[in-house]
Amino acid sequence: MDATIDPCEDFFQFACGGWLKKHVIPETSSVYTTFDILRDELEIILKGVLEKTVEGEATALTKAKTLYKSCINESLIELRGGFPLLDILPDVFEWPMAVDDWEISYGKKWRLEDVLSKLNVRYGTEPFIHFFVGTDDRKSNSHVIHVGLLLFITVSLPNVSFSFLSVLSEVFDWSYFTAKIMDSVNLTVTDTEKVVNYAPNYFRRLKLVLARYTKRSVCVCSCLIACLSVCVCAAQSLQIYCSFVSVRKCLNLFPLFHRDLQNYIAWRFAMSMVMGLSRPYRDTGKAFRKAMFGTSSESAVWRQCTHYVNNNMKSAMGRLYVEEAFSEKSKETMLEMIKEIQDVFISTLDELPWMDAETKKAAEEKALAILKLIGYPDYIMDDEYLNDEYKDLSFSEEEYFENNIQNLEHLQKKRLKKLRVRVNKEEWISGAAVVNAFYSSTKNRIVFPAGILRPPFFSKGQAKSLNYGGIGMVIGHEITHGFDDNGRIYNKDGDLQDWWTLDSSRRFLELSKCIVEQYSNFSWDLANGYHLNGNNTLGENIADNGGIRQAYKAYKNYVKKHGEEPPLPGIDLSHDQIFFLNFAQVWCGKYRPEQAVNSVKVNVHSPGKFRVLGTLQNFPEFAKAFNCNKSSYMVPDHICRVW
Ligand SMILES: O=C(O)CCC(=O)N[C@@H](CC(=O)O)Cc1ccc(-c2cccc(Cl)c2)cc1
Ligand SMILES: [Zn+2]
Repeated sequence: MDATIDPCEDFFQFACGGWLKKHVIPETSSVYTTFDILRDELEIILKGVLEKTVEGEATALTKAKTLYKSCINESLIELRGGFPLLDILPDVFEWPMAVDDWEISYGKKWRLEDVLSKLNVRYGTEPFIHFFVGTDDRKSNSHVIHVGLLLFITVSLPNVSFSFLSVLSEVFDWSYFTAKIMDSVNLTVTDTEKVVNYAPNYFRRLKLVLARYTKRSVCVCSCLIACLSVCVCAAQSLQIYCSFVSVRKCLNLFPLFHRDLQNYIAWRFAMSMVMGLSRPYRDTGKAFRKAMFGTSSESAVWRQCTHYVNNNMKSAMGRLYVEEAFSEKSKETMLEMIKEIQDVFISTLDELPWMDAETKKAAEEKALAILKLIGYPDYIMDDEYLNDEYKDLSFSEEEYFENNIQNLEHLQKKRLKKLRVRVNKEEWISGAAVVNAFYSSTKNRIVFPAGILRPPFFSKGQAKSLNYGGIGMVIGHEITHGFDDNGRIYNKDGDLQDWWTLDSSRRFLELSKCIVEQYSNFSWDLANGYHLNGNNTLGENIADNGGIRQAYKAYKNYVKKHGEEPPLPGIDLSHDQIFFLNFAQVWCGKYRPEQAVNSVKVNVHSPGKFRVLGTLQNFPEFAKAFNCNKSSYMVPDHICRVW
């Protein structure tokens, strides 16, 4: 911290000033916060367990270690160059600009539906169309096919059946495409199959694009030549202006060919696969990464590989991590804290003047119904179960690229198979070796993986003011997600169903607007002065603002029940102040300008600094704890509050 800064003028600088002076962003990172340091420390633990040979361990664990070895086998990966990718390009209709006779050998039988379905199932790559099986927002115990784009989701639309999926019709055969994908997992789909379209506007525009691409054929070329010659002779006889228009019109008619689409598709496929190839191939993305994130070098290979194995074998890595670094006792303490904070959320409902009794009752029922997952799922401790999850995978230490292909197909098929299976509300979506926490609206569930149950968030041995300002805040944040602008439209069972009275809904939207404006007013010097996007970050800001209030109240309740804690040595701050200090220091960190610009555009979370400032400005208990007077920056004239 930097005690020379007035906490009432800039609490982020007060809490993090010392940290900022002592840390430099590594060349391999685009952002570097306490959060990222926790993730780096976790990866070191994973490296340690992956390098250990253990006789007689479950085969799943050995497979994880084999996969890791194949990934760090740099000399062999360098030796193989780009061949692993070149060898599979024919399987995805090749790369037209890289072969001479594409029209003859591929163009004739090429169909967009064939190449997109193949890329989806075999390689988990989805240019143009994101097609996936997910929980049905309206019937959260069932799965349903969704189509859309990865960035924006419009949940409110009704499910339609395929035959009515008007988007892309004429230029794209949905039934054929879907049948090809679902056939890969032996599932049949008819035209009456339900589908959720998450991006109607996108598909409307995509249709216009695809409509312009035709098969290259002799007749098209001759018409093109004819058209151009008309333009030329017209040009000779008429004014330049007229000829310009006619040539432009002509060029607009200029037919685009399937090969152009395939070039784009092959490029996107290659982009997603080069990280498994030798350095010259990986370096093709260097300039792009520099421009987007500001990083000038890749992370160490062992880091990339622990990250890769952890993402692709969540259960096996969760097992290795939990055995190495998680203490069971944390579970019961967490359960107590969650119960306390849940009770605070419910008792706080009475304070809210803007919500009517009927809606408060429904909110209470939803809060009480929240499912809690802490640490890790028990099934990963069972060798039999664990081995079964990976039974179809067999890795080789010499074939990292092929191992990855296996993982891509295995993961995609595992998800597609769920279409006819009920949603398992007990199944963990996140791994245990993850420094994060989650709320699921269709499961009405909060999840705290083992990876986040460590200092500064949590430790059995550390002061309660640190635990409540750390993990207590995260617990409140996750609970409040069930009541943010998106979570609130799901009922206690996780179904999309409006349980609000019109009046309370209106009041909620009014109060949310205050938060939108408050965070939109923040301009971020690191991002060339860009303002935050108060709409994209609204859900996270509502969750942060609810979380801080609930966590602090829970801490005060704790003190009321068990008495003040003994002061911490060497810090002349009260525990109330320490609560806020630990809360803020979670977000001590630095961003590269490129990443700052990128995150303002796409991150649903506000930058750490504004998460701290925004929440504390809205929370008078903070001003009280630091005796701030009215005119200080941390005490605005008007505060925003929803929960
Ligand atoms: O992945 C990232 O970089 C975002 C991390 C991220 O926010 N994860 C959240 C996952 C989610 O949104 O439910 C979980 C979470 C983590 C930290 C805090 C927190 C702690 C202290 C002070 C403040 Cl203002 C916020 C609140 C929630
Ligand atoms: Zn959140």
